[in-house]
Amino acid sequence: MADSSSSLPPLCERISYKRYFLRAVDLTILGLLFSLLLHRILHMSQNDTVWVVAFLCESCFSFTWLLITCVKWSPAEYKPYPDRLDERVHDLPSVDMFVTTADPVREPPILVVNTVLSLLAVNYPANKLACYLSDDGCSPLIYFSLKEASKFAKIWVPFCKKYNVRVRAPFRYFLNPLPPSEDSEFSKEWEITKREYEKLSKKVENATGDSYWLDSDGDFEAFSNAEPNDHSTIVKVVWENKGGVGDEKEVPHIVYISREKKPNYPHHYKAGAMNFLVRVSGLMTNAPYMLNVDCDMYANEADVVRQAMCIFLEGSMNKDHCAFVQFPQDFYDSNADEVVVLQLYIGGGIAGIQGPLYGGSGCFHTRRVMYGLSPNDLDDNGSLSSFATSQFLAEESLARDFGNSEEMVKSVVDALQKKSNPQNSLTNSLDLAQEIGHCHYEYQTSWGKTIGWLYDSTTEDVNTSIGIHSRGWTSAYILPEPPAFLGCMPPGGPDAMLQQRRWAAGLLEVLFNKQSPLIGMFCRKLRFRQSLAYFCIFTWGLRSIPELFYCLLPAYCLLHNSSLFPKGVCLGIVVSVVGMHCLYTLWEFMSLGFTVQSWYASQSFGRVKTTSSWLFSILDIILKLLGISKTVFVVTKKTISKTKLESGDGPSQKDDNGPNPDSGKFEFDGSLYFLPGTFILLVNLTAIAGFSMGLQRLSCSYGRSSGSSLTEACGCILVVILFLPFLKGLFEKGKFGIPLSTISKAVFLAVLFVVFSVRN
Ligand SMILES: O=c1ccn([C@@H]2O[C@H](COP(=O)(O)OP(=O)(O)O[C@H]3O[C@H](CO)[C@@H](O)[C@H](O)[C@H]3O)[C@@H](O)[C@H]2O)c(=O)[nH]1
Ligand SMILES: [Mn+2]
Repeated sequence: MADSSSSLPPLCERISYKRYFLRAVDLTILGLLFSLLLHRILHMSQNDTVWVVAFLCESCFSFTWLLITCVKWSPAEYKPYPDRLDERVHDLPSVDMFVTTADPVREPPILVVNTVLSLLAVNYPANKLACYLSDDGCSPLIYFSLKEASKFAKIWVPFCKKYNVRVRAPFRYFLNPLPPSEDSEFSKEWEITKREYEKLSKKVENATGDSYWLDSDGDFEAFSNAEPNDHSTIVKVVWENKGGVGDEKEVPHIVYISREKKPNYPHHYKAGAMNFLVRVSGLMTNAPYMLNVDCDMYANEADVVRQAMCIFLEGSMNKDHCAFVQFPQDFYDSNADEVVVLQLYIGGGIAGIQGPLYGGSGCFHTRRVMYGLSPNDLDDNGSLSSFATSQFLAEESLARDFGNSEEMVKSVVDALQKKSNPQNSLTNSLDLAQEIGHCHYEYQTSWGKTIGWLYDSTTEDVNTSIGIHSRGWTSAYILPEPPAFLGCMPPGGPDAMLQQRRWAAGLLEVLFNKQSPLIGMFCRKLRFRQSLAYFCIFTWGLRSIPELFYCLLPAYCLLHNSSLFPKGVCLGIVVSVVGMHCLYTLWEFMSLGFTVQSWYASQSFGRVKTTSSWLFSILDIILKLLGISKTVFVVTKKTISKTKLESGDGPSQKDDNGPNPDSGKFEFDGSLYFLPGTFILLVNLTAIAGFSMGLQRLSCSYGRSSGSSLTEACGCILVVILFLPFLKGLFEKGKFGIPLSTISKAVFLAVLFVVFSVRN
């Protein structure tokens, strides 16, 4: 393991940023918000209920900004030095790599196997790696694709290592033509490898929708009659690295698993899949570290495992070691610029407190932590303290917590005691793996409660994350350039709305379960600012209410002829807050190389998702708390990108520069998601129309200190600008147009609103 002699340079460094200027900006905005609130309080008696509603909304915004300021205060990240690893560490630890997939239609098999291939090809000793693919869709097509990919891996992995290819997912690498090179051997091998990859893609493509392999090959017998939600456990060792000779020994183990499903058993979505992955890998390889990626998140940096190991191995020499190392999620399409900005500024801030949150993909976990250990269960040298040994390793408690498989319990004991991996063949564990994949295996155990990935939220990542931080662990953030993992995000439209709803609902679920940071703030080991950070994120869904009101208030005031904003000099407060916030967020985008257009798109989508997806998430939670319905995890649709990279090995380039004229356009369908947005737009348009025709002067303004004016009209115009995709949608056809049914419902609601505003 790591050589701890102090003369050698460290494997990593923690870099913290002071950001004085940005702190000043944050505080100024906060100061302005508080002055606005003060102004509202001082003039409360002269104004009507609008003033009170605006005050309540602005109080929510100010509170959110206060939380954000606290969270962003002192960002930090880790800088690993993988070059120093070989000098310092003689025996690198093993790593089990987990990929999850759940639906062969929404998650194209070729995309899934590309992710697997990129992981198999990372710069790390192949005999220290194992790649497990969990398939919740129980699809023979996925298994077939994985088998084919394992054959191609024997060409691909040695090719990548020999020529030090950077982008190790073939579908991305081969988007570009042969890089100019003097080396004719390279050109030849490049051609051969490309041809082989094309063959693989063809095979996978041809197999889609055609089930001939089911009959021709006994290996697929397990899949006959299997339904995604009704089948028994399938575990297949696709490739076992037995050392061997030549290229064969370069390919790590590959295992396919699909846990048992029965119609009326809760299977806990991805969290359940992860826990089965933990158990199967525990039996087979029992590596001390586990990498988890979504099936679209290919490794874009060959050194990624070595980078993570720098943190763990440096940390293992100190007492304050970290539980997990998170790489931010990055994307090869341009639908997610906002997520990237959020991860950098908010995520980076949290990383400076107790460490980043676990974000579901691109994260390395320590197995022992996942088995429930706390930092104070360990001695200074990292071994179990005697108290923890007696507490954890008592036989009856092990079986109660981890389930009734003796072998499983033995592997847990080995992992907790940091014993080396079992050396026996993977296939020896196949029967046992069946046993631990049963639906009822976890019944009355601690899986999903205190052990492994935690249940009871569709955002199992953040749920598990707060569980780990609450035990007092820290975590580390690495932000390499180029990004370590790249995946895809749905474009603005129904899929994105669904994803946002799932996230917001999942986060609210955690707020109301026993993990809540509200409790953590007082009685657990969650640091105070860390619980504020969790609170800030868990309450996403609740922000929809003040935002919805605020999008409607200017229109209401214009129609009703009352004033929303302060008059005279005090109007300057509102103008400054809006102006500063715009410039600030614009700067955040541009400093990361994003365009003004992408900033606008994020501001616009921000309002759209908050006032609908997040609003619906509140409904989901109310229904769940009342016991009427459960939250569900609908898998996000993934698409393969076809845009070329800048250069074969160069930094990734986003797809928005591609020739597709439709990219960046908002898509609609008949779902209710688009009703709030259409309604907000119509109401604001009506108010502006009324104002420009001078109608509001006709309505009486007795008893009010002042009526509406150009300021409220500007408010309406701002809302319309933010909902511009909907304005375009009114006139477009097909998937870019808002369906007539949605428009009619919105018109009906808008008429009610206008009548209410004018009459009231
Ligand atoms: O029943 C299920 C549902 C999903 N998945 C897998 O979970 C991953 C994430 O699903 P996806 O539809 O891509 O969700 P996203 O919203 O894009 O993912 C983010 O948010 C999720 C929580 O909502 C986390 O699980 C993810 O790791 C995180 O990247 C994918 O690999 C799926 O195959 C399963 O294995 N089983
Ligand atoms: Mn995803």
